[in-house]
Amino acid sequence: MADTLTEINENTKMARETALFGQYDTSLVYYQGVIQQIQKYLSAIKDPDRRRKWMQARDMIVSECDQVKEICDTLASFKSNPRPSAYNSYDNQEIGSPFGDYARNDYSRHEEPTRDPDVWPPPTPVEHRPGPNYRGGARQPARKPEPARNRAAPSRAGPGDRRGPSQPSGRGRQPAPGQKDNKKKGDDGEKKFDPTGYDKDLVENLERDIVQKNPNVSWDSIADLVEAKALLKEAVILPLVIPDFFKGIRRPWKGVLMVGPPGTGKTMLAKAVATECGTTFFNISSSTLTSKWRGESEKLVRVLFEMGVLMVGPPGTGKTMLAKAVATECGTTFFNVSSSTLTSKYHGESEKLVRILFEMARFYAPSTIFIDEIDSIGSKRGGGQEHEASRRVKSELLTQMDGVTATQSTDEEGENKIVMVLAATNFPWDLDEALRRRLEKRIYIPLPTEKGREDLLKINLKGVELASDVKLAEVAKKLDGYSGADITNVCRDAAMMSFRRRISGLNAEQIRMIPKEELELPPTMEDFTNAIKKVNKSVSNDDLERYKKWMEEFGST
Ligand SMILES: Nc1ncnc2c1ncn2[C@@H]1O[C@H](COP(=O)(O)OP(=O)(O)OP(=O)(O)O)[C@@H](O)[C@H]1O
Repeated sequence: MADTLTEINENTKMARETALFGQYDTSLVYYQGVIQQIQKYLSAIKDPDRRRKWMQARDMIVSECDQVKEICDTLASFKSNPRPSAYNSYDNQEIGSPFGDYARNDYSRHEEPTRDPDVWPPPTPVEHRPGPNYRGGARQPARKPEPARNRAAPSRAGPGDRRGPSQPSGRGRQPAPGQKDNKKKGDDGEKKFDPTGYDKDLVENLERDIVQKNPNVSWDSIADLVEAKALLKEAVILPLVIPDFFKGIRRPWKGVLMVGPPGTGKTMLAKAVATECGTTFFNISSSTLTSKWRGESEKLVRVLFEMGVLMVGPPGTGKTMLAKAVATECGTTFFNVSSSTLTSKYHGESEKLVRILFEMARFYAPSTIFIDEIDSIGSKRGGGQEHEASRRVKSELLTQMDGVTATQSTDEEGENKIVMVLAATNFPWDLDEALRRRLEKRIYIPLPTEKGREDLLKINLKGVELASDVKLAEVAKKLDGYSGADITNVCRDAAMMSFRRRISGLNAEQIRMIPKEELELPPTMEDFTNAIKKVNKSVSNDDLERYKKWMEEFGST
């Protein structure tokens, strides 16, 4: 444990130091390593308060990492095309791939992966989408071309992506009945929430940090999990695409719970769902709803439910990725409400924020809300230690879950106001019974199969030159029992071996002087073997047994 903390500490130091010295790609590798280490550390912490604090620390590091990524994206766009046009990057390259982060020095040059037609049929072009209410295309964020943060999101021009520089965004809905018309056109002609009457800075911050983030995760970037993808398609995506079919006995599920060991792709799946659906996506971790938000949390929950879709599920298995992939695929506005956004930046402004979020959510509906780590907000009620505010949040959550079906209605303009709930948890046995009942669909997100592990290796090592003796099929065999996140760690570690040897004992300034070729020696089979020895499995057999038992009793796929 002490070793892990020392490593987290040292890697954080290196991440910051290398960023300060302009070694952004190296810094990114360190940041990603720290995030994974914290994530792993988190899965071993049982005490909820301690877990919450570490979640906040992780969110802070993620936000720093995002800033470095932005710089990398901007630099990459300069390199790939000298013309300072934001749209060049849309046309020519994919920026912001979640896997690009791990492919050192190549994070901005991936090809668009091909979609597996067995898993996911090619989407109908937006103009032929069935149902009158699907607005994926109309809502395409011809997001502000600048700054880089906003450019990164829509750059994946996949088959389901209907964004484009020439395609104006259609955040052009009319307000819901009785709703204030908050629309106004931004500089780029895009419909924008009008902050008149609100705290302008707060609205702008929310637009920047929450509304205009696109998860940008495609299904193809998620290895394995074929069944989970198909189930999510049926449970979450199809009701949005053909709402008329999903009525009466076929009404959409109130909520979908992804259950599974940490690091298996649950979050990724959630992001993929959000990407696919074209709904506004709110990515909210349960720690957002607790801690400093005590007292305000239940209001926030109410607001979020009115705004969109909630995904609930376990850690490390791809929930966030799923959510992002859905949002990316559908080209919807992605509301990313991270804990750090709400706790640090807007601390003290909670009430105003809730009010504004509420208005914005209605404005941008339909929306997707992904609640990660639902267990920390939705754990069993009535314990002696339970905080009054937590109890109220939970009650509000239950009430809102009941209201989900009622929200599947059309407004006066015939627009469908579908609310989907998507959640994830690593601790399903801690979930409140009433909440579990409301999360009608409960999907298990398993550890990867041997084939899945090989795919994961390929995804993670995309753009990384390997030594000729490296046989990924053999590496995959040795990784039995490893989660997707563990495999990412092994790849990073193997890819860093020669680099570490080279920089050992040098300070940041000396490192900066090393020629690039010397830093980029291809990892060998021995590097992989050593990395596997170093990186332990994060999921024990006992844990797996516990998930199996829980799914046998409560699973619903
Ligand atoms: N099926 C997968 N395909 C590709 N990458 C994966 C997959 N599963 C896990 N990963 C890797 O592991 C990382 C963690 O995945 P993700 O956050 O989606 O897991 P999770 O189940 O949501 O975990 P947690 O509950 O801890 O948040 C991803 O960023 C990715 O690098």
